[in-house]
Amino acid sequence: MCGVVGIVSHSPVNLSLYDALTVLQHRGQDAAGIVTLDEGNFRQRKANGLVSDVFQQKHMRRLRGNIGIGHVRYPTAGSSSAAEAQPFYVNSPFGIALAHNGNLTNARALKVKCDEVHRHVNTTSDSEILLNIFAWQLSKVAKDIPTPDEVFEAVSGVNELISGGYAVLSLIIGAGLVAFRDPFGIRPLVLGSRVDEDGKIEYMVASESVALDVAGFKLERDIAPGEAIFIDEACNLHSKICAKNAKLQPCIFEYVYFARPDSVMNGVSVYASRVRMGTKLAEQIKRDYADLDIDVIIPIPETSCDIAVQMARILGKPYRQGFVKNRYIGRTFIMPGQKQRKKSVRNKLNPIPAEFAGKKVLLVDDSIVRGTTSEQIVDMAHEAGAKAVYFASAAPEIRYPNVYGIDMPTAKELIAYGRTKEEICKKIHADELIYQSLKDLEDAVREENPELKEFETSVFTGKYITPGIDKEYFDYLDKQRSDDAKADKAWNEANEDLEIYNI
Ligand SMILES: O=P(O)(O)OC[C@H]1O[C@H](OP(=O)(O)OP(=O)(O)O)[C@H](O)[C@@H]1O
Ligand SMILES: NC(=O)CC[C@H](N)C(=O)O
Ligand SMILES: [Mg+2]
Repeated sequence: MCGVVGIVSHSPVNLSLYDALTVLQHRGQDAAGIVTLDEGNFRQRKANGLVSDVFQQKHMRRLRGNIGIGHVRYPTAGSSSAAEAQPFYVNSPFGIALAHNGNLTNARALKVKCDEVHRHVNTTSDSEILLNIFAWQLSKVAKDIPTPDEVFEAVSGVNELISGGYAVLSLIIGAGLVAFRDPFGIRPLVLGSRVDEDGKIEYMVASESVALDVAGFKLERDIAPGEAIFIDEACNLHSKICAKNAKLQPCIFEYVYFARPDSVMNGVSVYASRVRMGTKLAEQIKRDYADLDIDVIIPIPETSCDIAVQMARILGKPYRQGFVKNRYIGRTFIMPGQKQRKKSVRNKLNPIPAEFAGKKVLLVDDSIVRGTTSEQIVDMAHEAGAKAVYFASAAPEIRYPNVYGIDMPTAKELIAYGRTKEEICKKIHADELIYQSLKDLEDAVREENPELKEFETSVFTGKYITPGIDKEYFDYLDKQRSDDAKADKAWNEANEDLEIYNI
């Protein structure tokens, strides 16, 4: 799940973009980049690493201009190579830079299309393909610096061709900033504004509202599904729905895990939705597991903390932070390889034995995906002297791959794949395992915004809302992106850094 940010201002944007990327870091830890537009030229810095490592003072000085976009990357396509860090750039037409959160499910067909129309794509990134499709559409409709209508026509053309989940920010030399969201609004994108010292309006677009907060912008609204907005260099905003049959069906996993709790997306506070997940999970325990003898409730930091506090309140049990999190280690789930993920759990979380010794503990996590965390953490609780270890997950069983921007490409890597709840419980060595139902999870999010009728929930149901997600596609994903494939020497050689950074 990458993070994207863009600002159109009357003063330099480099520092605000940097600040915004630091609060979107939880969405991508592999690479970061900023492109600004300075008097008709792009300025760029991008590299592998965390935001604080990628941008040094000399880079910040280089990033001049009052308009720019930024990206933090968590790869879901292609490789982790520095050449696939974003934003991407093409020089024709006009000069376009683009940053993308999401995943294109018809990238193979789009690559063939690019070849046909003689647009060269140099990496294995789906985002570079998206940029070239956008550039191609723009070249068809705009013979000179594009007007807002021409930009919207190009985005409509893109929406006709591409499939998957996407929230996109793009800079066009001489024109301004374009932002668009996929027709289901699977990936999040919000718009904010602020008034500068001279009373002039400025705009910011970002994956999450927390980025607006830190840069001093006020959340205006979500970009609608299928909507494109165009902000010219003078800060005039234009918008249009550019997709047929657009309908909001946002990814529910944003609320479960990805987004920061202090963000508001699709009219729902992520924090409040997690508290409600805690309420519903606790009510299920009261109802269906009345005999469960719980001494203490312990979260698995960090995302599940808000859920566990609420469960403790509803169940009337003490809440204890029984695991100490090493704050210098990032999120485990979004690390690129299973070896690294597995190792990082023990490096990241360490138990306080006094909270476990002789107690029956209920461990709470937001989700169980590969089981990397739960398998080790239950053992750690036992080793610390727990008498019984129960485990509760605020999300239901994850049995199906994600194809819209979360790197779960293959079902067989998921712990719930082909296993019953009892088998999963045994595999993680827990004494009891409780999963939230999908209805309760959906209700927990929906409660704050009844207009939110449906969600993108394919990881729980196996039902995909875009066409072409079939066995052949999953076989392809398995070959390309499974942990086994990525551990293969030939894969790594084929995907090494090309050292062509396209600017
Ligand atoms: O079953 P798994 O494959 O282990 O994935 C699920 C775990 O990964 C995530 O934590 P992560 O460490 O990424 O981030 P957090 O600190 O925000 O909880 C999530 O919160 C679960 O704890
Ligand atoms: N997580 C994402 O949004 C990834 C964006 C894009 N598919 C990439 O791999 O770079
Ligand atoms: Mg976690």
